[in-house]
Amino acid sequence: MTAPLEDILAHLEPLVEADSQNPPRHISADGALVAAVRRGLPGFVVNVRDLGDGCLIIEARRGETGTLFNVHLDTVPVAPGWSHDPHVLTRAEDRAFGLGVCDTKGAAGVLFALAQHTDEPMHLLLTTDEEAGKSRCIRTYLEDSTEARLAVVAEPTDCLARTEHRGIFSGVARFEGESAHASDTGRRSAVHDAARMIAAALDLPGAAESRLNFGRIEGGVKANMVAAEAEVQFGFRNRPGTEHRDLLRQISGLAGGARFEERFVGPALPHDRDGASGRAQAEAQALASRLGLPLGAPVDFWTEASLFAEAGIPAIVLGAGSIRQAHNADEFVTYGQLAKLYDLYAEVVTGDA
Ligand SMILES: CC(=O)N[C@@H](CCCN)C(=O)O
Repeated sequence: MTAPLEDILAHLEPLVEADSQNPPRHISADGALVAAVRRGLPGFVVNVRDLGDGCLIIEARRGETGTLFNVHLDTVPVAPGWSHDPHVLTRAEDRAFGLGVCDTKGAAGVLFALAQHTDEPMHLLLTTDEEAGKSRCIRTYLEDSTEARLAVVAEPTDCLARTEHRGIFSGVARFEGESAHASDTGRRSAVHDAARMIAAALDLPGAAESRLNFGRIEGGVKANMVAAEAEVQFGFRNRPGTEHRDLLRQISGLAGGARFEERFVGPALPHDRDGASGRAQAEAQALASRLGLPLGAPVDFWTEASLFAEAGIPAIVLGAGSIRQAHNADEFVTYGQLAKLYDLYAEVVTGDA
């Protein structure tokens, strides 16, 4: 099949122009994004469920199919250093620049073009809160809809079908010390406790393997005051088949009386090889082979595919471009990747799970 690149780009253009940065989550059911979806999918029944706070579940259907394509249409905020207008699709010789073209509006452009050039049944689940980090849209959707036989989740995977990835934990540790003059000895410093915990945690066996990362540290007032409080934001990524609680328990064991608060926990894909997610992903691999999709190695980033698998729905992560271009200035996707994704999605649509 020869991919209709001009049509893919024409569909992508209004999606890039619709500002869906998350935050600030100014995404509404009557805004430009939903209008672009409706215009891009003539002949589809489009339903929009507004969960508030910029979370929209946009479901577009044509006919009956067991295959669900999930594409998130929100983007991260504009990173510093762009040399193009992030909200204009800028075409260069072999690639197009624009916020979200790789993560993951490009995949939507591909699906809209596929809808235009075939009359196959299609079921699209377009969401707007993947970047908010709470996955409200997918979790809410899965509460009452688990009839899909396959979920294809668009994320930048270099056009390789991925059926495994790590889980993710992110959280905050809060330390308390005693306010005092720094000439006074024996006082408990929240900053010192936080620093000791960080140093010890980074020395744990498996810290690097689990991608343990302390991303932000804040606390204290000035050099001659003992710090009464400190806060450390951190995260890590557990391998498929392992439990995030194991490393978390070890870290909190190093933190004295610090209070830990969970910000986000996403299961690995699969989460547990003996459970529902393990069975779903064995099936996902079989389906990927049957559909002739090129299989890629497990990835280290987290995706909402793990939530589908946990609900027993086989999930394949498949999208254009590389994670290296995502969340970055001058985000781009190559025409080669868009064309390749078109052919792969066409295989999925015609070979219906
Ligand atoms: C694809 C991607 O950027 N995934 C994010 C998910 C964050 C969920 N809170 C990551 O792996 O950090």
